[in-house]
Amino acid sequence: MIPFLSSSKSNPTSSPGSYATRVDDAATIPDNANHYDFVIVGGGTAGCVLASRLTEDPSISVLVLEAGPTNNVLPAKAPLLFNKLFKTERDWDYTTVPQPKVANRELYWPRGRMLGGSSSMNAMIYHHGSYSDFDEWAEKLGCKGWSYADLAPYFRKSEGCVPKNGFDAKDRGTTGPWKTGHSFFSDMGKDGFLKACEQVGIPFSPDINTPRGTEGITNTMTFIDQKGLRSSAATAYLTPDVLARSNLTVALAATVTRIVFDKSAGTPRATGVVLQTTTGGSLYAVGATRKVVLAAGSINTPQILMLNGIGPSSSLKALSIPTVRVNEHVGAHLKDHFCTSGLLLKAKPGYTFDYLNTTIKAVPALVRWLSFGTGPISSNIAEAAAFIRSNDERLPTGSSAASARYHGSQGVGPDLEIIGAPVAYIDHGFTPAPPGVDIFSLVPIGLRPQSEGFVSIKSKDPFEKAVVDPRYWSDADDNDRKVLLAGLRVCIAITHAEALQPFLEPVEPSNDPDNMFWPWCAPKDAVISDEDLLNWMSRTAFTLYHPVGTARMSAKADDGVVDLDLNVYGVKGLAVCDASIFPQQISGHPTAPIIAIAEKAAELFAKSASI
Ligand SMILES: Cc1cc2nc3c(=O)[nH]c(=O)nc-3n(C[C@H](O)[C@H](O)[C@H](O)COP(=O)(O)OP(=O)(O)OC[C@H]3O[C@@H](n4cnc5c(N)ncnc54)[C@H](O)[C@@H]3O)c2cc1C
Repeated sequence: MIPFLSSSKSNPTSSPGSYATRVDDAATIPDNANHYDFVIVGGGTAGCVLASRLTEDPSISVLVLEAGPTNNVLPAKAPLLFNKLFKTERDWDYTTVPQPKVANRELYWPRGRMLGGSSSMNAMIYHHGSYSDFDEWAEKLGCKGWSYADLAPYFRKSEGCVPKNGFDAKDRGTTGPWKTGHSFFSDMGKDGFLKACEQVGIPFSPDINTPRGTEGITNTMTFIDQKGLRSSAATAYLTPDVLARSNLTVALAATVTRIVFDKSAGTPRATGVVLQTTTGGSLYAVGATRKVVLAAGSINTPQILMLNGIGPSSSLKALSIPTVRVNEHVGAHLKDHFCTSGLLLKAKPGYTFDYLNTTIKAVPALVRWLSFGTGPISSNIAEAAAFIRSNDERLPTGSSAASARYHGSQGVGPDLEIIGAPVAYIDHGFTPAPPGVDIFSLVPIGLRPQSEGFVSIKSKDPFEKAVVDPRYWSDADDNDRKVLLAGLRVCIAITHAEALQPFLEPVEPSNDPDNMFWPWCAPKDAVISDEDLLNWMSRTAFTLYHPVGTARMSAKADDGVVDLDLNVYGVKGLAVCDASIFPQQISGHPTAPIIAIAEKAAELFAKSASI
């Protein structure tokens, strides 16, 4: 069924009058409004995949509503420049509430607000996570159909890996739309950091994305095309050919502010949505004959659900929101990956990318990238990463690690990651290295936090930001910090490993935690106390940008928000597909899993009956 087709359609469009109907109130969808089989809320990572795959069937009509603008700007294309999108109109620019365990700091959380969503502004690390993460979903958490073996065909279907330098892609997809490959790898990363990881006992893994596990140190695979451009969900899945389909409409500057339910016949049914282009602007309605699919991300999806009467009873009552369905899991179970303060090493001049802060020196690198798609501008910064276990006795985790409890998935997944980056990654990149100083950053990350936070709302206004409280390091026995301490001890050992030394510029030894190079610069014989390290960890600790779980999938209606087909419990015609459905945090980077999940969801949704 194609209820609405416009021969003059241009994709993407920013004119709501061309695809939606102006209405005076948001209570119902008028019969004469444009109707689509599927209305997808959010043209982000999952949204682009769903739109592309569903419209392969010409009998299925799809409207994508994206709040932000296009992804057609240089920083969304040039891998190295992703953080130039931070705090711009293409960033939702969230800030957490003060985090009591992290020096009471309010922490910045960027999220993509453009076509491609966060896949258009992220650090491009291509990672499946560990096979055990998904086996845990299926076996321990009851999410049958979502094991690694179940998702593997979709990882392959999505990926168009272009192997270089003898890389063996036998476990990978090579014909999918989403291009992956190795970006520029600095000498200091390759011959210094990577080799130093091996010297402290972390084995080299040429491919961390196989059914055999993800442990080891690797040169990260990234989502990059042959021209050195970011391959986002938008560039991969909404190609000109796909956008030319008559059964697909992609709308920009379209913020969904209301889900409309028909409550006349028992179970409420989502019949469409209302959108606005600006705060207080005109209302436009569109109908959905099969499903409204929320793909608005881990913060906005639960916000939209709560604003529309699906959420914890206390939140709905506090704001007098009419209840559609009480569900205490909406917005709950928020888990993020959290980093300690970055460990900074002073590098010899020219070995890191900090020289690019000088415009005159950046020009040749830019010309090289524009001409050949190579060089440092094609780097995703996080060029090497190690995945390890805090209980691995072969690693120099320090004696204090003995008191940390390991929570890796299925008893085998990593619970720590260490990223090496040839740049001063300070305050999300807002603070450059001091003039003339080159810095290499090491960052330990807790992959399996036990602390759980939440997203909630403080206003009925859909344009007011949701409340984000990750409750970092709030777990009962302080285990998340103990695990990170183990990771930090391994990092310190890496900084002193032989392979890194030729790349480092000596600094005056100092055991002062205020020194920007501490703890690397501590005198060799100094005893660095756990207490000093724990205090230092919180000073500039930051998110690795991976919030999940706020509309989690569960086999049981009283245990989650969506069922195993991603339909929202207790209502009809409403589904969720984005990072919020993760039933548990994975031990890696979530974009590839989200894309695989969306590939599978597109098949499930296409098969689902019309309502
Ligand atoms: C800076 C940064 C670095 C990262 N690095 C990596 C990495 O290297 N590797 C990796 O795997 N992952 C990385 N991630 C995480 C990853 O990008 C995200 O987890 C993933 O892209 C989220 O996908 P999603 O579909 O859940 O949401 P998104 O991709 O965020 O999409 C949600 C979309 O919904 C839109 N939207 C929201 N509300 C509305 C509304 N009311 N109406 C209409 N549209 C709406 C948004 O504008 C957005 O486009 C990073 C993230 C960030 C921010």
